[in-house]
Amino acid sequence: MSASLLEHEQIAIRTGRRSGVPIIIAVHSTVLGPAAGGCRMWRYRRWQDGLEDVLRLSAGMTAKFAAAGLARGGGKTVVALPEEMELGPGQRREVLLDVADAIEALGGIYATGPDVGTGPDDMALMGERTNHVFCKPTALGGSGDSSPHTADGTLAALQAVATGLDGTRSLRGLRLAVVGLGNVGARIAAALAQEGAELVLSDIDPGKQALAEQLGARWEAPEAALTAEVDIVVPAALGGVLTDVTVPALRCRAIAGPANNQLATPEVADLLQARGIEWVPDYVASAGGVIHAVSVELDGLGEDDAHKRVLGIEGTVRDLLADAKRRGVSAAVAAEELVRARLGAAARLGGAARFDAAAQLGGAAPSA
Ligand SMILES: NC(=O)c1ccc[n+]([C@@H]2O[C@H](COP(=O)([O-])OP(=O)(O)OC[C@H]3O[C@@H](n4cnc5c(N)ncnc54)[C@H](O)[C@@H]3O)[C@@H](O)[C@H]2O)c1
Repeated sequence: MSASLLEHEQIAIRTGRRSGVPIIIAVHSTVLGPAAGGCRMWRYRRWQDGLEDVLRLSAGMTAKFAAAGLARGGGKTVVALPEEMELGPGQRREVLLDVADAIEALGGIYATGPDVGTGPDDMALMGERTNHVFCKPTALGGSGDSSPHTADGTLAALQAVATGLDGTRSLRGLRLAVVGLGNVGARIAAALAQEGAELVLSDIDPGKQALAEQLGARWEAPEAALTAEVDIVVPAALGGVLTDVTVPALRCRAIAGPANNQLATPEVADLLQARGIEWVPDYVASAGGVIHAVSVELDGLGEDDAHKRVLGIEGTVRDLLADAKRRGVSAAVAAEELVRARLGAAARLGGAARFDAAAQLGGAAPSA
């Protein structure tokens, strides 16, 4: 993400009244609509390291929603736990209530959901103090686990990639390597097998080999799967897998997957472009989960309409790849320009016109 996208509308830094821990909420942009983004609870050597994280992550949420064409802005929360701190259940509750109060104090310009270190049950607890939370458990009327929707969105992105490669959205007969078979990756692998794709599967957990056998897929070690001779690699584990060391060794035609922050540095997008490998920015391919949760819980859409929005990722990716190809730029550049254009157009409109434009994009209208 370029530095100019890292400018924020509001940053709230609080010491929790009950817990005493630093809570940082960054509202990056409400230009397209009220901001949304998860709550990360993580240990940091210094709370300022958490500040750095929240600034980058909240800008990423703006890009995610803008690229998806949703009328939402980007925000994020980081609870910066001291490294030595072990949270007991009582203290954890105090932290979450403090976070909820801090969100409520922002008056509805930002809503939060789960991220690393928090889950649906935590959102339910925070819901005692604020309505501005999403991904509560389904038993409590929330949208629950986001992984199936993230998987659906990634599959939609893969269909668009297939169209770009061979002119057909069918994945039948295509060779794909899925690296990481967790909540999202295992679902993607199962769906791809059902579509008739030829699969290479991989995980650092050897226990996942059983899934490969069940799906009739070839099992490989993670490094071998990443560099396998396939049509598309699907990174579905941790970030940072595409580096100046791994990219020269790749033997695929395209890469699209749900793993966050796949590029070790932004320059790696140029390396991929130079090698003629299509790369779908992760914030576009992985947006299905948050699109679904926000649509159902914050925008009040029914399941069918929320699902349609998730599947809209196919059109977004297809248009991005076509635009990038036409102009001879990487999809990373094309996506960032799309984000800037949508934010710029909405900012110029202002007032009632902005309301209409946001409604056309889909989702809640901006509150300004
Ligand atoms: N769950 C969601 O809705 C969602 C939404 C957006 C983005 N993502 C991103 O997608 C990725 C996967 O999410 P998830 O929910 O499936 O996580 P998960 O923790 O359920 O699964 C991750 C899997 O990757 C494996 N793994 C870890 N390191 C690996 C390595 N070096 N090589 C191969 N496998 C490795 C783990 O053993 C595990 O099976 C993450 O990067 C996550 O941030 C998830």
